[in-house]
Amino acid sequence: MTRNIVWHQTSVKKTERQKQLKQKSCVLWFTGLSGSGKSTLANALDHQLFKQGNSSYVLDGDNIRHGLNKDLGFTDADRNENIRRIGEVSKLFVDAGTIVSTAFISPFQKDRDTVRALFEQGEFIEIYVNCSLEECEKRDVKGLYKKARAGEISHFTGISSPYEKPDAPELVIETDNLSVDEAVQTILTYLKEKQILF
Ligand SMILES: Nc1ncnc2c1ncn2[C@@H]1O[C@H](COP(=O)(O)OS(=O)(=O)O)[C@@H](OP(=O)(O)O)[C@H]1O
Ligand SMILES: Nc1ncnc2c1ncn2[C@@H]1O[C@H](COP(=O)(O)OP(=O)(O)O)[C@@H](O)[C@H]1O
Repeated sequence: MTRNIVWHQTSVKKTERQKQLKQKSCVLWFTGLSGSGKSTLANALDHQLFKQGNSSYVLDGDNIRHGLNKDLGFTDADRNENIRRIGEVSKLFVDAGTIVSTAFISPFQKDRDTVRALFEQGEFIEIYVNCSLEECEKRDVKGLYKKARAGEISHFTGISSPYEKPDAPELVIETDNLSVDEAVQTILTYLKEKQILF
């Protein structure tokens, strides 16, 4: 409901913030199965950007579900709402001039496309963290796959809930084959090519 609500123009523009921060802002939208490497890569990249003096921040599924989205579970409808909210929060970060990395499974193409539509051309960078279910299950970082196989967790992505691979991601990172450092370099190169970093 947006009745009786009028948009208030801010006096400092996004472009002015970007100029002060000496970078373009964007969202790096990491998507992939649980255990594929989203958090690891988002954090490694954030660390590198921080060291370089860039303004960067990570929004991570597990953490956001402790606070902002603690009312949401893992039904399709709850995942839709989870991603919708994170899309809106990411937009605020981008408006603030920051490079924001999000680490959410975000299993549905439609939800990712809806978030993409919130942004200007080039601001939404979808990164498919591609790792086989077999390898994710072998890693089983949090023991959740074991529980899902035992029927102790319902709607588990890849087991009892779908994961739709991105149709046309800006980047694909194969964490089966690439080291964390190589992946970070690949993303940094992309950001330089697109003149987000200079
Ligand atoms: N049913 C089920 N399915 C998938 N994942 C589950 C589930 N239950 C709990 N978890 C843990 O929650 C993390 C995924 O949360 P997300 O917010 O990224 O999910 S989603 O984007 O809304 O699909 C996910 O974190 P990651 O492993 O970092 O992806 C899991 O640790
Ligand atoms: N190339 C790689 N990139 C990212 N993670 C990797 C890679 N190789 C192995 N891993 C390991 O895989 C696990 C990925 O876990 P995590 O980052 O929490 O995944 P997700 O956030 O997608 O659930 C970590 O234990 C990490 O050390």
